[in-house]
Amino acid sequence: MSQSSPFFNRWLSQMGPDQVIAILTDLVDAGAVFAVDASGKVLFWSKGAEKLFGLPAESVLGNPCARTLGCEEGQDPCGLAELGSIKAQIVKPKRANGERVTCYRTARAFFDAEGQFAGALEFLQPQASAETMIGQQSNSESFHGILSRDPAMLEAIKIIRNVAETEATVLIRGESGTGKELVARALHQESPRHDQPFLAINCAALTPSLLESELFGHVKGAFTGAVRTHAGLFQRAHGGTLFLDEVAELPLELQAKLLRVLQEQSFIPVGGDAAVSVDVRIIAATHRSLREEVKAGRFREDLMYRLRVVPVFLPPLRERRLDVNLLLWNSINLHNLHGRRHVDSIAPEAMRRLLDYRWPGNVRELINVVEYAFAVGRGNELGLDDLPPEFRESKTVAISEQVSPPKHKKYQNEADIVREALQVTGGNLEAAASYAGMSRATFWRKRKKYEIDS
Ligand SMILES: Nc1ncnc2c1ncn2[C@@H]1O[C@H](COP(=O)(O)OP(=O)(O)OP(=O)(O)O)[C@@H](O)[C@H]1O
Repeated sequence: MSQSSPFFNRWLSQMGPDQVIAILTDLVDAGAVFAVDASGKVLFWSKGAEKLFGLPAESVLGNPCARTLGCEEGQDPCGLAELGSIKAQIVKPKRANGERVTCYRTARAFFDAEGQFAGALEFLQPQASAETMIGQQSNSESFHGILSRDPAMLEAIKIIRNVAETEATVLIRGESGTGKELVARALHQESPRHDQPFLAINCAALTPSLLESELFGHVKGAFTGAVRTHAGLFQRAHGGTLFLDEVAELPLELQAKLLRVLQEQSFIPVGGDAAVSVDVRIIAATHRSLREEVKAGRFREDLMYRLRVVPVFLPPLRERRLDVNLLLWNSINLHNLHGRRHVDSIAPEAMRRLLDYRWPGNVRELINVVEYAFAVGRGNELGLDDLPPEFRESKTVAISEQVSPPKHKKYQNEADIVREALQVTGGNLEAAASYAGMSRATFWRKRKKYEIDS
């Protein structure tokens, strides 16, 4: 069946085929489109090609394409006249500045009535942008900014999609930096409450009394300094969603108050005597197992059941190697758009180290590693030298093996854990907190308490 209307040819001649082809190829912004004649001379060179190779059309048209792209140096044999079509072949054509750029090559040859090669159309897509597109293909997900190709994550995304439109309380479990807040926001955005507020609080970041006042508000004169009535997060999130991060750190006395809100949709502000009714959906997150916390007597069992109506587990990045590549390229492409450096390939050794790494700070750490590479490195290839020191030391693999939380060790005190975590992770607070099995806020408090420098 024809893919154009019977009027297409008439419209094409009215618009002018040149103009239509130019506009069409402009739409393929992330790569180079060009056409060659039977002798391989360039007949058409898109704006994307000018941009990618730094070569204006006037300097290319009429010249042999093999010479233009440096293929005659033996780098990339053409083979199109023999093969007829080529799909996703990895080639490394040369830019005007002599650098080579790794691309996927897709090309189709034309043959005349005698079967002679009559020219071709080619599309070269830089590896960097191609990887982003892979991220959008069907075996991967991009759901409210949550990117993944990992089967366990895809399963989690499926649950999130289904549960979003319900009122169910969701408990997200995952290490620091695995995307718990991102998921909470996605749940809110997909829910009928999306026009109402989404408020978040880290339960580990405040002292118990401040936390109580932040969550439930206080009336004027409730305590010294309470000079005016303050509406808490529950009141401000009315109609919307409240995200309770690090819920396992909630003190027992506040757990009772939270349970009451969940059961009765009402609470009494600090120092008040009248109950306030609210309609708030709770999404909670923790890096700990609430069951273990219940067993240890630190968490109320009834509250655990109320919170984990729908549990969602986000696996650590080290258990989803498929995502390392996807997230790396996503982050690289964001920097490519805005930064002065343009990265289009990752050196094999650098890639190996990135894949072998244990990522104690998970996706947040990966984003920081790419930011580091753009800050310190130069050139189109992201090399080993562009990575933070922990990737370059020969003991990278050994470190990555050690970085799991030190459950097996007997510690004399907490100060030892904090010190060791800082040492092993080279002072990276996020990674150190994860190593020590603490939230960032708890880790920060402990470090201050024991006066340990990073
Ligand atoms: N699957 C993902 N795809 C894209 N970006 C992600 C993904 N997961 C996490 N991120 C990004 O990583 C960073 C950390 O994510 P987020 O704050 O949601 O983690 P978290 O688990 O809530 O961390 P913490 O417990 O330390 O607060 C954010 O910049 C977030 O956008």
